[in-house]
Amino acid sequence: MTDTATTAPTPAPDIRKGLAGVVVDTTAISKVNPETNSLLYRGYPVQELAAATRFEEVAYLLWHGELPDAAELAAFRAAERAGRALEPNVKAAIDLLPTTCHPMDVVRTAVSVIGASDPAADDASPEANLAKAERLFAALPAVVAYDQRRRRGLGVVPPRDDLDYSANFLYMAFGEVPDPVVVDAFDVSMILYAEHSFNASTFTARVITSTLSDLYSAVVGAIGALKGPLHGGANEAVMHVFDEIGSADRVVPWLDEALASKRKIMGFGHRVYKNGDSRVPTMKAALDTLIAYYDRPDVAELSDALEREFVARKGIHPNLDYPSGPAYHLIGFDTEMFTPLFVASRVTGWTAHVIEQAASNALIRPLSAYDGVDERHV
Ligand SMILES: CC(=O)SCCNC(=O)CCNC(=O)[C@H](O)C(C)(C)COP(=O)(O)OP(=O)(O)OC[C@H]1O[C@@H](n2cnc3c(N)ncnc32)[C@H](O)[C@@H]1OP(=O)(O)O
Ligand SMILES: O=C([O-])CC(=O)C(=O)O
Repeated sequence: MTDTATTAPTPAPDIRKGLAGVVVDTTAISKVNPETNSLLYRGYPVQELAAATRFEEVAYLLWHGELPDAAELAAFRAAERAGRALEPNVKAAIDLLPTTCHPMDVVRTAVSVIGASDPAADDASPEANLAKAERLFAALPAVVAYDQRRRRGLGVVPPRDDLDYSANFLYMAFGEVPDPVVVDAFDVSMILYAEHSFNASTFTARVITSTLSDLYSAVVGAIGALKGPLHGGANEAVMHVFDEIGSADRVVPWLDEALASKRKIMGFGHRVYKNGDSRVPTMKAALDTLIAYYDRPDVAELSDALEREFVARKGIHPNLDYPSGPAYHLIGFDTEMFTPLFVASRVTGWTAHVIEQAASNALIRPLSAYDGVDERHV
């Protein structure tokens, strides 16, 4: 008998392209539930957090598992304020980068520089990782704000200690503190972007952590994953779509052509949510506030028309990037800065996952089914 006669045929491997539907681990950080269209951070509905807390409290919650009490919040805010200023070595590194590069390349480089200058970079204890996470949380707004300013030919605006995270972020970006209504809408966006279970960038961070690499490397990798337009890059891409369409009356012909050429419409669709993204109503309400504040009904008309038309034709709903993109535009951010804003928020979720992965680690290493040429010899 030959070997082939005695060997049972190998069953076809169960390949889940894109890991769709695959549960790879547990997490206590957030729960995305497409059946109930809900999202919980450490048990709290994200809508409640957006209505009743500030982003600093949510960051604390994601890392510690509980909302801070008054004393804990005061201490955390003081630490965040102490770490806000753009470090000279980080500014020097940013200044070396051409303004033609994408701002995601800048924020990725800045995290590398911050990591390279941290003597405890390779200490993976929960305490050391938490300190690194807090450092990045405090440092990233100045990186994003300065990058936008230098592209506009402007200099650094130093942080103000009397302002909370979001007000100070906007102050460093624009040199003035916007009205509370704008700060609140921005803070809501930071809360909504903070965490979303095993999305592509968070999974990247967990893969890197699983090799016992350091937190900064995990965040750098996560930034790379977030940059793509199928993930975080979509908030920027939504604005390009709005610019391309121009006005609500052009939605129908634009969509006819886009769908005929099999284009993906950015800001619509989601791997997990199939009946709408749990965060969209809250972000849409924030966008509506901004539309009213800036008196830009044209933005609402275009946004509503595209959503109405696309949902009617394809049954695919908007994701968080759809209302966030125009919201950041109205606040005054340049379009290519939108995904770095997402980074400033998601760094909280990424680092919470790094800490969780490190605490219960297994090397992440899936299998592949070889479909190349049969064995041959030189
Ligand atoms: C914060 C975030 O990261 S949210 C996601 C942001 N990304 C985007 O907005 C980019 C646009 N959206 C997409 O590309 C997709 O919806 C994704 C990548 C987010 C999820 O995609 P998947 O779960 O892999 O589904 P997939 O891309 O296979 O789509 C399934 C079907 O719906 C279609 N589809 C899904 N989204 C879109 C879209 N935005 N525009 C047009 N068609 C779409 C696909 O073409 C596909 O059709 P087919 O079965 O006829 O080929
Ligand atoms: O969960 C996902 O796949 C993408 C997403 O919405 C996010 O990361 O916020």
